[in-house]
Amino acid sequence: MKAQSIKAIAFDLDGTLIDSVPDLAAATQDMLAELNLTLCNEQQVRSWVGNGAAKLVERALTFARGEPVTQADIDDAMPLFSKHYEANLQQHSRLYDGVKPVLEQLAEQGYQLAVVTNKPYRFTVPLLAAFGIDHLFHEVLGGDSLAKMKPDPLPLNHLKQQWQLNDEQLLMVGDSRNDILAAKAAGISSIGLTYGYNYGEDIGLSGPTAVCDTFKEVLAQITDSQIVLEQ
Ligand SMILES: O=C(O)COP(=O)(O)O
Ligand SMILES: [Mg+2]
Repeated sequence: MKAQSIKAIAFDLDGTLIDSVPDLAAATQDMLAELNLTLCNEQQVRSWVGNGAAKLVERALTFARGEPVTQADIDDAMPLFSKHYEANLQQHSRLYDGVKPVLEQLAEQGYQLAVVTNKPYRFTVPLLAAFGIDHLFHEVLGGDSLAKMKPDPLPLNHLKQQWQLNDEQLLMVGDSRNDILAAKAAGISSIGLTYGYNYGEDIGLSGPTAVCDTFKEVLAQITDSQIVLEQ
């Protein structure tokens, strides 16, 4: 993929744009406390984020109980997690360095920007608004917006169809193997970020097209027409 063919960019949210683990961990701990279960720590939550809120709740309950849990257990705990998280979406979370100015520059330069996250949609939109970046995106897809979430390619294929893009024109930027696997399955290039979550694994092992250590480097990769992103 030549950087100059990129027209649209899909950004992951948690671990890419926003360091959201502090608030996710607080909500997880409040949920476990309400259920009188063993509390977890922030480091554990960091390794449980990436496959949506229900999976995070399942992983937390499995840890706290020390045994596999049922769908009914997850269904019972979900409203507690949601209540606590919705009340404190951005108490301790922060935008990563450079996110807002880089997104503003990309939007100004005419790139179509989307958020493609596994986070439920109802948490995603208020979080983007709270950080003043919601107006920069032309589309926001949550983990529950379509029938399947990353690593399935469906959300990225949906964007390609909606915006009539070929494989060369859409780029995925994310911190997790789910982002890179979704991009590969959709046939598009990807940039993997090293500062996010990814279950404690090196993002390079998932084989993204390029790896960046900071969000500002993403801008250089995209806007430098000399750069060829190899598939
Ligand atoms: O909510 C999650 O588990 C992860 O969300 P992400 O896809 O934005 O990283
Ligand atoms: Mg992520």
